[in-house]
Amino acid sequence: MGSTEVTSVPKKSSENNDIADIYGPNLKILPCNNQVKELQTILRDKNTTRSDFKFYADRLIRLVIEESLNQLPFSKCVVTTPTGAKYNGLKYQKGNCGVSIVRSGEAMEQGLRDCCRSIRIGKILVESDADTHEAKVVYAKFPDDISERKVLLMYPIMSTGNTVIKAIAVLKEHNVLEENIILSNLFCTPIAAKSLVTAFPQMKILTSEIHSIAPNHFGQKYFGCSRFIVGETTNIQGKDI
Ligand SMILES: O=P(O)(O)OC[C@H]1O[C@H](OP(=O)(O)OP(=O)(O)O)[C@H](O)[C@@H]1O
Repeated sequence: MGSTEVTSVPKKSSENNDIADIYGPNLKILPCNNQVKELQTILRDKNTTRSDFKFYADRLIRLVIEESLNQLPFSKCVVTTPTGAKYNGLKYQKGNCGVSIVRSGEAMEQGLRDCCRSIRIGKILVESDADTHEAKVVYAKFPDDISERKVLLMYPIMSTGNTVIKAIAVLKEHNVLEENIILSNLFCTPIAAKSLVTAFPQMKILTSEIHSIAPNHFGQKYFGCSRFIVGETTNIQGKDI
């Protein structure tokens, strides 16, 4: 069967209103165009090679990070052009940091560093019990003054949302204000989106897609390693890479 050409269809404003009605004003979806949809399709396709997966994941990550940075505060400034003219512009406000949730969140660190060269990046490791899916924090390391910073929290997949909810609870224990957190995500299920906006209504969320099927193979395919619990010999995910 031959391919059918698809013209770019921007999201109607009514669809964006639907998202706001369901999830509130602080959850935003990366504007969908054919390029974004193609990246999502490649990442969901089981036949995508690992090298292609990493390449196209990095492209989607870059788009999500750029849009997440757009949620941070900017201040007005005036610069002088080479011809001596004044230009009224914007400048990015300092006082931000990144926090990645190990391990899939680490895939998003390079995209952030490509935009913000020397940004501080903290880490949280949350492990989920293979049977109960209960999430517990194993490790956390943040900049000392994290409570005074805006925090770009990075994790690509939200299935139940439990991992991210646990990580946010740790940030709040370190006195980070909910309204200072921007959650940067690639794929989110409707259940996770609802849980997150209900638990943390002041937090901003930026995702590329809300869909009931979570591509839970992300970390395994991006890094090329299955996950093992130390001391156990079974692959806790039981999935192929
Ligand atoms: O929203 P949740 O239900 O908490 O799930 C979020 C992600 O965590 C799990 O991945 P995995 O344990 O392999 O994480 P990793 O790749 O980051 O190690 C799960 O397969 C999802 O991809």
